[in-house]
Order: sequence, then C-alpha cells, then structure tokens
Amino acid sequence: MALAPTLTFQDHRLQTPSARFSDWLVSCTGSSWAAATEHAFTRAIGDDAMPDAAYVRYLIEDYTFITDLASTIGYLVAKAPTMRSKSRLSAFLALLTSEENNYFERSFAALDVPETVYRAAAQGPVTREFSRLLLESSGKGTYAEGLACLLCAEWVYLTWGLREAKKPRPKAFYLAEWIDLHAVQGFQDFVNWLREEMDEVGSSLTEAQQQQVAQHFQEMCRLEVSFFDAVWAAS
Ligand SMILES: Cc1ncc(CN)c(N)n1
Repeated sequence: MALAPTLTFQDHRLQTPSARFSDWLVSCTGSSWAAATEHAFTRAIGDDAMPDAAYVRYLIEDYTFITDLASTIGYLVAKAPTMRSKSRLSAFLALLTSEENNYFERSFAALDVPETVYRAAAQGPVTREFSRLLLESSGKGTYAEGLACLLCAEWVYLTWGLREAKKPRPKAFYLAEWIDLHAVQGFQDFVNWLREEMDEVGSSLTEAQQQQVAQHFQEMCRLEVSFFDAVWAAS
C-alpha cells in the first residue's frame, strides 16, 4: 500500500481554500499523476507512433482489466447511496460492456489476435495487482474507497485523452477510437460527475477514512504507471 499522505485534506484546504477533495487526492499522488497522464505510451497513441506489438500487449492486458473494472462498477452500483448515483454508474457499466467491449473485439480482429488468445490470457503481475485492489476496495471496502479507484482510472484516461484529441487522428481506427472514447463529451461528463461524487462523499469522512481513500487513489495511480511501463518496456 502507498505511504500515508503527508498533508491532511483539512491542512490542504488551509493552504488552498478553493481545493476540492478530488484535487487533494491528485496532490497526494506526488509525481505519479504526471507519470501516468504523460506516459510515453499515451503520447505514442496520438502521434501514430505505436508499435503493433506494444498495442497488442496492451489490449490483451487491458481487456482483463476492464473485465475486473466492470465487476468493480457492479459493486459500486450496489453500494451507491442514491438512485442518481446508481443510475450514473450503471449507465457507464452498460457502455463498458457494450460499446467498449465491441471496440476490443474489433481491435483484436484487426490486429490478428484470435479469440482463444485474448479470452484465455493470464493476467500479468501488474494486472493482478490492479485486480486485487479494484475488487477488494469495491467489494470489501467502502463506497468511497472503490469510488476513488474508479475515479483515478477514468480521470487519468480523460487527462491524456483530451490532450491527444488535439492532434490529428492516427490512421489505425483502434488508436483513433481509443482517443475518442476517452475524450468525448459523454466521458468528460461522467468523469466530472465522479469528481463531484467523490468531493461530496470524501468531504464528510473522518480524517482517518480520508487517508484510507487517498491511499487507494495513490495506489491506483502508481499501478496505472506500472501498467503503461510494462507494455511499453519491450518496445
Ligand atoms: C489500466 C486502465 N486504466 C483505465 C482505463 C480506462 N477505463 C483503462 N482502459 N485501462
């Protein structure tokens, strides 16, 4: 587990009165936030400079990741405090299991990855750690802890997605669509909602609970960096 944040949310607010709870979570990640959102792998997608082998490695690992992410969101739907929250989360779950699943299937076909390979793929060490963190936080942990993991995953992707969306789209549809999926207005709205939800839930926690939530966010961010490192390293 990551180190406890040095500054509490209350202290952070004394220094920056306008800071939101979600801003504090990012500040707790130290250098990991930039390492994740500015990773060379993410820039290679928008620069149309992605080696096929790296993207195949990424897609295979990420398909197992999003399968666990779908289960995580299922737990969060069950724990969400209001109908509005359940509705936002279940709409995203529907998108992940339909449109995004379809993206993976078409991309695997275009990159000649047989179904037998991606369906039976064993998780690598980073994806196993992701799996444990996601499923334990949302299943056994609190709504706030699971929400922090989901927020980190989606906010990292929105950040690099919006930056890469400013470039001309790469030729391969699987690179172009991966940018669009993480930059479209609907995705921006969802991540903004996740932030608002986290701000509201997080602000009313005790200091000890806030530290726990921050540790989950930090751990998730560290794993996002390791995930990109692992698929990019062999390029
Ligand atoms: C590892 C990872 N993190 C986040 C996302 C965005 N859903 C993703 N597809 N993969």
